[in-house]
Amino acid sequence: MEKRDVDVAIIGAGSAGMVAYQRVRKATDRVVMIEASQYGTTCARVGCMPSKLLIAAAESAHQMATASVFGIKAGEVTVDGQAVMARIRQERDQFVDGVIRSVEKLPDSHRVLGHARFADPHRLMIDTDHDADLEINADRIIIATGSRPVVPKMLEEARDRLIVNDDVFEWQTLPDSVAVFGPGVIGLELGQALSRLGIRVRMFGVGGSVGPIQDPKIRDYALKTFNNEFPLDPDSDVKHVARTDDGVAITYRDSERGQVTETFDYLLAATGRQPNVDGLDIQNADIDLNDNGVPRFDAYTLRCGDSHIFIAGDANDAKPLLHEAADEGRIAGDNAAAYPDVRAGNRRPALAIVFTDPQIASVGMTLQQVDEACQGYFAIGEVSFEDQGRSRIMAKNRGLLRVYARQGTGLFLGAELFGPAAEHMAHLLAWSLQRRLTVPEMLEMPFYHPVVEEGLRTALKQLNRNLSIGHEPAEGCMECGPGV
Ligand SMILES: Cc1cc2nc3c(=O)[nH]c(=O)nc-3n(C[C@H](O)[C@H](O)[C@H](O)COP(=O)(O)OP(=O)(O)OC[C@H]3O[C@@H](n4cnc5c(N)ncnc54)[C@H](O)[C@@H]3O)c2cc1C
Ligand SMILES: NC(=O)c1ccc[n+]([C@@H]2O[C@H](COP(=O)([O-])OP(=O)(O)OC[C@H]3O[C@@H](n4cnc5c(N)ncnc54)[C@H](O)[C@@H]3O)[C@@H](O)[C@H]2O)c1
Repeated sequence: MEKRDVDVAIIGAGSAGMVAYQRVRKATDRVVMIEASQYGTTCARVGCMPSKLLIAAAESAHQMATASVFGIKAGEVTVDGQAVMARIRQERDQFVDGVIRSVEKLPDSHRVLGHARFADPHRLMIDTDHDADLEINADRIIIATGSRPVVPKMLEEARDRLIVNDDVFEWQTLPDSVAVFGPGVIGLELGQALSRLGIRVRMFGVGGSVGPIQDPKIRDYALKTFNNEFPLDPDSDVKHVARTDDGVAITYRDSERGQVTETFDYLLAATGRQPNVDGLDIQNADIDLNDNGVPRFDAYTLRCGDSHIFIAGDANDAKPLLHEAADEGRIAGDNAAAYPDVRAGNRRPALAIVFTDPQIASVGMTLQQVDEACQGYFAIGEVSFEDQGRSRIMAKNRGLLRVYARQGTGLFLGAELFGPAAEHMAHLLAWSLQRRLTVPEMLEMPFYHPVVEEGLRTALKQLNRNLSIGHEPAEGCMECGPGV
């Protein structure tokens, strides 16, 4: 067996691992990045990018199908499933190739293909797919092994028709019907897109949640809106799942029809993801684990206890988002490089966007966190997009936005949005939060006319009124123009 000594070993060449590598590389040449599967990252291969490509195709079909609202008739809209999937894969492959090209530029000695396991806190055993297994002795180690889908036992009855997100992007054409389990982020994004591409979709949830939405008012609005497009039961009662000659038969209770059995071509499990720490022989790393077997770590340093081991990205089960994986890779990389001089890195306010239509976004604290942090002394401002000028112009006038701030100081704390241009407004709000702006300070910013952000201003004005800060503003907005 070959043996190597390095300063830093990084397990996983995903988004977090690659950023960590770049940072460590600045400090030492004695670094190795170990990848168990393929280069290219989850984000580019089966995550952010192909899902957004599918959504882009669906948006195009939806715009054509609904253009008559503007008096424009496009004729019957047909979806060429093969062409849709071909474009998705072609564009996806470009993104993946871009990542692979950057990995290939790394020195050969810095990258190893093989599955890493801890033999002891400093020693990693690498099972490569050829005979030459490898032992790496590392002074410091970064775990950046990502996550994978969790599939509840019952859904396994769908057998060869059980799929996860990865499989969708390998389809050569579109099927006729898909049952989506899990109205979380992945389920909503993929499920709505498939529905808009003409696929019969039914969505099954448990416990009542809709995506990551925490504000009950916004959740109820979103649930109603999605149900206008495809059936979504967020607290379904599924009795049975079976593979039949025709596909997957799902027996469930319907509030109006009683017990129903409906058959679908596929069952898409979007029921959450689990961190890839179970295949690491993590018990040999001599670090504390939580009840789920995930290492305990400091969110600011990414360090596991007082050890020489750091954990970044989806692997730590904290904020499974691309920009967080990149931030965590940077902090873990810097700290592994400078160890034992470990420093708190810059963590940004929470920001999450779901690319449904309308989009869902959350910024900063949730309503429940605000309530807890302020012990009840907070105010809410809200706006409906149903009468918002720019939203009406675009026939995108659906949705609700709620903003939260602390009583007394007027400090902006968080927001949840379900509406048009949520991806952009969420950024403005996250930037305001990072700058620690108060609601009156946010209202001093310019707002153009007519834009969707005028809706945000309406919500902020209501919030300002509810905070009772400064002089009483006039109702409405004479100087703002119509439809704000
Ligand atoms: C369908 C979908 C859509 C998404 N859309 C978005 C989005 O729009 N925006 C957003 O911000 N986020 C999105 N995400 C989340 C985002 O993709 C992840 O948060 C991010 O890719 C995580 O990066 P990572 O580096 O932690 O993991 P990964 O990129 O998965 O990298 C981990 C790597 O570690 C390797 N590995 C695992 N175990 C071992 C081992 N024992 N030894 C060696 N190597 C190992 C794996 O093979 C993998 O290559 C989406 C995710 C999915 C699934
Ligand atoms: N736009 C984005 O940023 C984006 C897109 C996709 C994924 N992601 C990331 O990936 C993570 C994982 O996404 P996800 O959708 O897999 O997880 P999730 O936690 O968002 O959703 C899982 C859903 O499955 C439901 N569920 C669990 N067991 C079930 C069962 N037996 N039957 C029916 N429903 C069941 C849960 O109640 C939940 O609604 C997200 O938290 C997010 O961080 C981000």
